[in-house]
Amino acid sequence: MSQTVLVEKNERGYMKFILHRPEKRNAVSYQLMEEFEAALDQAAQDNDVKVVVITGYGDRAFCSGGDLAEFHSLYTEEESYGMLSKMGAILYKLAVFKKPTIALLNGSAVGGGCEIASACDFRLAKSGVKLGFVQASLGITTGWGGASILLEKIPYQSAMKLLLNGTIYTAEAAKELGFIDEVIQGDLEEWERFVDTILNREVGVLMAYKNLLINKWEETDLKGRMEMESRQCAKLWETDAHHQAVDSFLNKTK
Ligand SMILES: CCC(=O)SCCNC(=O)CCNC(=O)[C@H](O)C(C)(C)COP(=O)(O)OP(=O)(O)OC[C@H]1O[C@@H](n2cnc3c(N)ncnc32)[C@H](O)[C@@H]1OP(=O)(O)O
Repeated sequence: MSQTVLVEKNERGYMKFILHRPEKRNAVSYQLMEEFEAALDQAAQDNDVKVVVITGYGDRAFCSGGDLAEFHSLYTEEESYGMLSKMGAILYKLAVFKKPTIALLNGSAVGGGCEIASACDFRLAKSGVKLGFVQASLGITTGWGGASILLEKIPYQSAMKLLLNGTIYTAEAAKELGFIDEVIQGDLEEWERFVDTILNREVGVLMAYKNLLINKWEETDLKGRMEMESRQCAKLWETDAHHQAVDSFLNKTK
């Protein structure tokens, strides 16, 4: 079985996780969850790593969310809650990761792909990339805690617009809403400029600032709110509206 998360360590002081399921537009499977969590643990333990960067393999997708085919067999609230809370716990771990994190949107970021991006401290996107919290159009909500995290990061009206509409935005439009921090024109490798100064700082300084956020989120029980979000999503997961929406994606004719 091929690796679904490639890990690359850069001598400048960052570690890149590359979501690697191009034939599924880098959708999140159970295997990817396991490898993603292991990569986070590896980065946490490596004292040379100052920043973690998450991106997708290829130029089509950052991440297309949960693997709709693999998770389609989850039918009831309890079955889906197991999967949702598992990835939710990993996204909490990412949100409270002790060093700065960056989502580098090389291609489409849809559904859970936007939840992963939300859990990072910064979101950079290649010009023209399409992204959206499409869960509402599938009869569910974000289920990995992404809305609770998003509400911590961008203005309430922008977050509600992205979540309630459930539609696709360009990177440029998402920047207007505050979801994207920087749109990269031309070569995607230009993203490195964004972290040039941060990489020159002492890791202790980076971790101290991150700790301020983590303390706040612990005090305001972000973890509990994310678990509640998974529970709410699981209730909607078992509705006909959701199963029909997934059926029509999986059976769409090309
Ligand atoms: C856990 C809750 C959630 O995450 S809910 C949100 C789930 N995700 C989605 O609804 C997104 C579904 N995917 C898409 O909208 C498109 O594939 C996007 C990402 C925009 C990419 O479009 P495009 O580059 O044209 O590729 P495509 O649609 O032809 O797909 C190529 C092959 O990949 C597959 N794929 C794509 N996304 C998923 C997914 N999330 N789960 C499982 N499979 C996925 C497609 O079915 C397609 O497969 P095939 O080549 O037809 O066999």
